[in-house]
Formats: sequence, C-alpha cells, structure tokens
Amino acid sequence: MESAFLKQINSPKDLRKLNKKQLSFLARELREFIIDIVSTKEGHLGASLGVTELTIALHYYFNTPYDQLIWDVGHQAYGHKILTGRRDNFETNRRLNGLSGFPKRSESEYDTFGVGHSSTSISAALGMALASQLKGEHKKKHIAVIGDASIASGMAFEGLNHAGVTSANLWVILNDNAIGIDPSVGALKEYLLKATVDKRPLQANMIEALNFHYSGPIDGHNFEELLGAFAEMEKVEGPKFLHVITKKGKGLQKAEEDQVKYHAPGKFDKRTGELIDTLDKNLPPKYQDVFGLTLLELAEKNEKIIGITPAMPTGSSLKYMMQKFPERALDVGIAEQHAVTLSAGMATQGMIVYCAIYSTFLQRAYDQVIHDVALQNLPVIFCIDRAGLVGEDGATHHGVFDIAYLRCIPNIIIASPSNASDLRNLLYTVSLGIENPIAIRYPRGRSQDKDWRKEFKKLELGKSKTLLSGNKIAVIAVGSCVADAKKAIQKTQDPSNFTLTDLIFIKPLDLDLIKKTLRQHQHILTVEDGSIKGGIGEEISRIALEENFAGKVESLGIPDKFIHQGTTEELKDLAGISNETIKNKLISML
Ligand SMILES: Cc1ncc(C[n+]2csc(CCOP(=O)(O)OP(=O)(O)O)c2C)c(N)n1
Ligand SMILES: CC(=O)[C@@H](O)[C@H](O)COP(=O)(O)O
Ligand SMILES: [Mg+2]
Repeated sequence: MESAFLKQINSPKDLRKLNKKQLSFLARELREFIIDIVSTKEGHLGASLGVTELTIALHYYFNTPYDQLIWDVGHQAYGHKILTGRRDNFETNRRLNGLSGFPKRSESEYDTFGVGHSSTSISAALGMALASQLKGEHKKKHIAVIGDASIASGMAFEGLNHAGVTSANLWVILNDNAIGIDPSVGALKEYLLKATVDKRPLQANMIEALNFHYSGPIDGHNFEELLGAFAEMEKVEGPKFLHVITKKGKGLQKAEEDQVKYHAPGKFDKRTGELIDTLDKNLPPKYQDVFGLTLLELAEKNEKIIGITPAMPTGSSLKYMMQKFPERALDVGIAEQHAVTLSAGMATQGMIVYCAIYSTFLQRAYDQVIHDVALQNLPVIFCIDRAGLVGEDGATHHGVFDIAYLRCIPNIIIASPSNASDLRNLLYTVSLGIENPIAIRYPRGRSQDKDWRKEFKKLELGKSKTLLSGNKIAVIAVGSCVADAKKAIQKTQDPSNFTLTDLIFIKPLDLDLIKKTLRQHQHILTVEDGSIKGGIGEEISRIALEENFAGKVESLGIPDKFIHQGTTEELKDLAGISNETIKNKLISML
C-alpha cells in the first residue's frame, strides 16, 4: 500500500508538520491501513473508520499528550493508536502480548484513561480537568470523545450534570452517527436527530440548559469544519460541547451499508468489503442463539414473557424476539442499571422477565441486582452472556467476576449450564414460574451440543449431574470448564480414576451429591471459569472442612490478577483451566 504521509508519522508531532490540505490524503491512508489490518486480524472496524478525520483533527489541533484526550469505550481508537507511535505493531492488536483493542494507560502516554466499558469519558475528563485547575494548569485541555449511544447512559449524564456547575477546561465531543452496535434508541436519540435535521430543538438546547457552551452540529468528515469549530470553542471558557455528525464505517461501502455487521465483522476482503465466511455451516450453535431462539419459542406460547437488553440485541440474540414481539422485547440502550430495575418493576406486576446482560456489563448494575431484585426476592431471570474468558476483548470484557459477586447475595439462584440443551431447559424451567431471582450464566462462543432443539424438559433447580464415575479423584466443574475437564480426564492414562460432576447450580449447591462425593473419593479438584477468589472452589473447600474430609481439595480458576487479551484457548492455558492444564493437575494429584 502507498502511504506517503502515514509512514512519516511516528507521533502527533509529525502530524502537526503537515499542512491542512495534506490531512485528507492522510485520512485516506489511515483508513486503508485500518481496513488492511482489520480485514485479516479482525477487531472493531466501523467505529474507527467513522472517526478517521476527527482523530486526525484532534491530534492536529490539540497538544496531545499534554492535553488529555479520552476516548469513550475505546473501540474507535485504532486511528489514535496508529498515529501515536503504534503503527508498526498495530498488527498485534488484540493478540496475546500485543496491543490492547482499547486505550490502556500502561500502553502509551497518549492513552490517558483505560476504557472498554462505555460512558466513563466525561467523568474521567472532568476529574482530570478539576485536578488540573487545582494544580494551576489552567491552559490544559481535557477532551472527552463520546458516541451517541454512550452519551445516553446514566453515567454520562452524571458527568454532564456535575461539569455544568464547574469552570473546568472540559471539551465534550459528541460523535453522533445515530448508531451504537445496533441502532441507537431512546428520546435523546430523537432529540439529536432533530438537532441534526432541522436544528429545531436548538431554541431549547438541552446541552446549553446544562450550562455547556454548545456548538454544532458539524460534519465530522470535514477538516475545515472540525478545525474551525475547535478554534471558535477555544475562545469560550468553561465546559463546552461540540456536536459532530459522522458515518460509522465511512470509506468502506459495505461497512457503511451494514453498520451492525461491520461493527466487528471478522475477516473480510479488504478491496470489496465482502465477509470471508470460513465457518462450517454445521457447527453447533452459539450460546447466545440458544438463548435468543429458545426465548422466542417460549414467548410465542406465553404472553407474560418479556425480554430486556441494554444495547446488545445482536450480541445477546434478543433480536429474534424483538423482531417478532417488539412490544415485549426491549432494547433500553446502554443502561444496565435501568435494565435491571426496569426488570424488577415488571416482575412486581407478574411478568416473566428475562434480562439479558453480558457478565462484564452487569458489574455496573450491582446495586440494582442486590437492592431492587434480590432484597425484594423478585423472580427476575438474569441471562448472563459472555461469562468466563471472552478472548480478544481482554481484561475489560472478561466475565470472570460474576460467580464471586453473585454468590454472596441472598435469595439468588445461580446456574451455569455446560451445554446448549441444559441452557435451553433451564430457560424453559424458569418460565414455568420461580420463587426467587435466578442468574443463568453462559459463555461466549459455541456449545458442543448440535442436537439441542429437542422437546423441553423440566430441570430440578439445585440438582447437579455426575457425568463420569471413578474411584480416586472427583472433578467438580462448572459451565465451560465441564467440557475441558472431560477432555482432560479422557487424556489421562486411566480415566476410571476420575469422577466428573457437572455442578450446573452454583447456588444452591447440591449438598447431598457433594457430601456423597467427598465420602467416596480420595481427593477433589474444582474447576471454574471465574475468579478463584470468592469462587466455588472456596465454597467446596469449606464444606469439605465441615465434613472432616481427609483428602485434599484443590481448585483451578481465574487467578487473582487481571487477564489481558488473547484467544480464549491461550488465556485458558495461562489461567490454568485449559484441558491440558487440568490434565496435568489431575496427574499430579494422583
Ligand atoms: C457499559 C457498557 N455496556 C455495553 C457496552 C457494549 N458496547 C460497546 S460499543 C457500544 C455502542 C457504542 O455506541 P456509540 O457510543 O454510539 O459509539 P459508536 O460505536 O457509534 O462509535 C456498546 C453498546 C459497553 N462497552 N459498555
Ligand atoms: C466494544 C464492545 O464492548 C463490544 O463491541 C464488544 O466487543 C462486543 O463483544 P462480543 O463480540 O462478545 O459481542
Ligand atoms: Mg454511535
């Protein structure tokens, strides 16, 4: 690829040597570079293509890294990484020991704040701006770049509300492309659209009502407009807000046309944009589809069933129910706290609510789970997707804390099915009516269970299953670890040494089975895809102590440190929960 300008840029200092006319050439090269690498190495595409001009303009105008640039979520920061000294190793993006897919403070002085979860940028930038004031650094600028879906989240509003009564040198740049991963939702989206189309709401500008100086909307692909707006805003003191309109996927026709798919498209042909679908059509189903398709089936038979997702209709597969029953399947935007309490409210009225949230994003609604759901013992069904290690998204996205953070909450039942059929049957069982809230957690990716769409079977809540019976060591595993533990046992010389229990229920535990297992074995190994601290290993060790178990209880799980990015297989190996590491552990225990 010809890259006359990009190859000269090792930091924004080099960028600032270009004249304004050259910026458009650089934008073309930067887009091509991103497309070239993401087409084979995969990752988030559309968002970075959409902010190419904005990224160049920001680093051109502002004195980064002295001025603090904070990207919200950070999935749009590929151009930023490439222009700030990471061009030559950008092909390691999202790989083991490579660059993170999100800004990360330990990676570069230009990454002023670690991100991955949305809607934090305004609070972080305001914190920096207030600290700068206290230090007397009044000229230092703090720029939060936030998307239209992310700004609709409660946390972003908390930041705006506070900023409006300060004189902080805070710049909020709204990158409005009218889409999140899926189309943006809500009244704010409608307001922004009106502001873009006919400027009607500007007489009662809600941003100005929050004491911000408002500029825009401007064309975010036009350097003249961007640089001109920055210069104008410079003249105003205190918090300021620039409304920028961009197109997600800009520069790759297919990505512009199907913005949902090209948010993170997997491999594609860099010239045509055509997706390279290497997947065998006979593969077993993704867990998210087992959830989404089963829920649709259940909702067809029961009008009380409701589905709720905070901004992840495609990722959670709630989209199937949304297409058929739009009035009963709701995308509430990036609003995990609201999604949980909304579910609680509906449950008080006798609705059967399936609240589908990724494990990592449910962290944001922890108080709502405790205070609004569990304390009132409302029978909300949490469908917790992406539980365990998620791979290339890395530390911000692994779902490895849910077992620990849910286990300590009274009233809640926690299930972690190890295959598609059990997930399906659990979803069915809880639709028949439950007395408590329940969390059903399942991993990213595919089950190994092709034959899952069978007649529904009611499961007994709290009952575990023995999958293999042996006489020396009992392996008690949960969720995705069950398949790995089985493989590990099969790889040993004499598999008849080992019992394998699929816990299914983390809370309540199947105490009868666990006590029997303790009586019948020399040693126990627990395996979980969650944090070892606060995990089931600790609980089973406690029970073993109570039962005066004479043998050893050993535990495998995510160690007490953050696990970064890599393939899920690589990360399982690092964490000690791959089938190979489990096998080695079993051999050492014999
Ligand atoms: C708290 C939280 N919930 C959900 C997500 C998943 N997520 C990542 S990007 C995204 C959409 C962001 O849309 P927007 O802010 O408009 O940025 P764009 O992708 O359009 O640039 C969502 C929902 C997240 N990262 N954090
Ligand atoms: C940036 C972000 O938070 C999402 O795009 C996330 O990467 C989606 O993860 P899945 O690919 O597992 O749906
Ligand atoms: Mg957007």
